[in-house]
Amino acid sequence: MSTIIRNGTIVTADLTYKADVLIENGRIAAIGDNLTGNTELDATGCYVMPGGIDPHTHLEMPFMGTYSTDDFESGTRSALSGGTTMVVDFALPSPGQGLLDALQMWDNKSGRAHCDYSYHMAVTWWGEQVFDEMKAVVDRGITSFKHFMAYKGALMVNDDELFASFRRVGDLGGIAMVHAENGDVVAELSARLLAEGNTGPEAHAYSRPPQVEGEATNRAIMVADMAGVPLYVVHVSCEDSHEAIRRARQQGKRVWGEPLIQHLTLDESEYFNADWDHAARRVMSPPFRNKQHQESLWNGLQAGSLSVVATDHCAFTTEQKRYGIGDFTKIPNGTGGLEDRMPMLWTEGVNTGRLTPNEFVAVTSTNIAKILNLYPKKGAVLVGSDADLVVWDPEAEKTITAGSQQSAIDYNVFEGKKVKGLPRYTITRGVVAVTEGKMDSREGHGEFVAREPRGTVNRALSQWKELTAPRPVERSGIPATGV
Ligand SMILES: NC(=O)NCCC(=O)O
Ligand SMILES: [Zn+2]
Ligand SMILES: [Zn+2]
Repeated sequence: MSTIIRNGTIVTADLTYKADVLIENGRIAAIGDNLTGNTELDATGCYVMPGGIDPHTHLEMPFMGTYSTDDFESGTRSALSGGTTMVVDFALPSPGQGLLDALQMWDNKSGRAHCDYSYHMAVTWWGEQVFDEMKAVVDRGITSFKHFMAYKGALMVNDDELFASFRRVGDLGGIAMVHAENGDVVAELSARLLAEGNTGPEAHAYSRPPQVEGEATNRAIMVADMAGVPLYVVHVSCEDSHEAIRRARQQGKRVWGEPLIQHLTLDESEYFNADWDHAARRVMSPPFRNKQHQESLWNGLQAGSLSVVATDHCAFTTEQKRYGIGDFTKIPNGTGGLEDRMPMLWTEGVNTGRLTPNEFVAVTSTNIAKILNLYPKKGAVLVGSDADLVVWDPEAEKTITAGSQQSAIDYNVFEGKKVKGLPRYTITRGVVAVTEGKMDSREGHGEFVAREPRGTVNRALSQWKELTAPRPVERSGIPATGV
């Protein structure tokens, strides 16, 4: 069984050219002219691009006394609907729970996925068991480890734990990841706001000013540098955090920053809406920021100081959000976006001239494939790559509305936004899952994608750290060790 994508323009992170694509056995078998196959997909007027990779999702995650509502079934269906063909979810041990135990839980859930997926592992506590099991996790092909510097009393790790874990990740050839917010300060500010009668969703934003993010990002960067590990900063929402990442990259540090489509396109005014539900549905950490911070994020994508656009898809229903009526700290943190990331970024990024189509591919797919050592299996249009592709119609339009979304929740934070640029076809390992908005995806089609440790950036960093490691000064007549 073979499929030809005919008459399209291939757009990758570095090239734009006209050619047809032949798909066989789930992979790209040939790229060129005059190819033949059993079935044909017409890509006239469309771009043929690597399917999106969303490296930041929380599907059916136990969090803040409940579970995020989109699971691997509805979450990955949403992904495909919007042109995303792979997600990377966070396996999240509860404090005290073993990493392998958590992994088993995630394996039990992910069998329902409609598209391919991988995991990051969260380090939510520290001890000998965690240290030991990290090796087994890497052997399973999970090479990125997330640390929460916020959520005090729940998921947060302290600096000594951060440093110990970062060193272990570095030794294992993995990547350290951080949710960078100063959890101690957030806890203090939250308690004070509540005591002063600030109980509504807007107080969530007051409790997490940009400084808490800037400080934590800078701290994580410095700790990672001392530990000798590459660092990936998730959900960068503001200039304070972006500035720390920009500076570090200019200093040659191996740091990447990930803004979310929500922070790029929605702002803090959402929290001042008179409707409690409207504001609470948009509560996430870090919160939405003002227009200046948004501009900084767009500039970072253009300049290359920020590398990846993700969603942090963690969707709660209105009913779940209402757990926090009377106390904003109990509103489950998280928003959706899996289905809308690609169309929203194309509309607000490419259609405005802020991003080229090639830059769009880079920040939605290829960059993260390289960072996570998935490239060129994923994130590429090359012979031998998985046929995870999106045939993108730049003229197709729709208005986003919860009524027609794949997500299982009852609202959409992008409700009413008009987008121009949508998938004509989304193809997951050679199988057409979406045709002009019509779903034909299959539960259980998705496969786990294992990743190798010690990618090129790890090897370069290790080499440099070895070369510049502290060494004893040789002094004649004085032994290095005491007598
Ligand atoms: N971001 C958020 O508010 N919820 C999901 C968990 C996290 O990434 O912090
Ligand atoms: Zn986070
Ligand atoms: Zn997250």
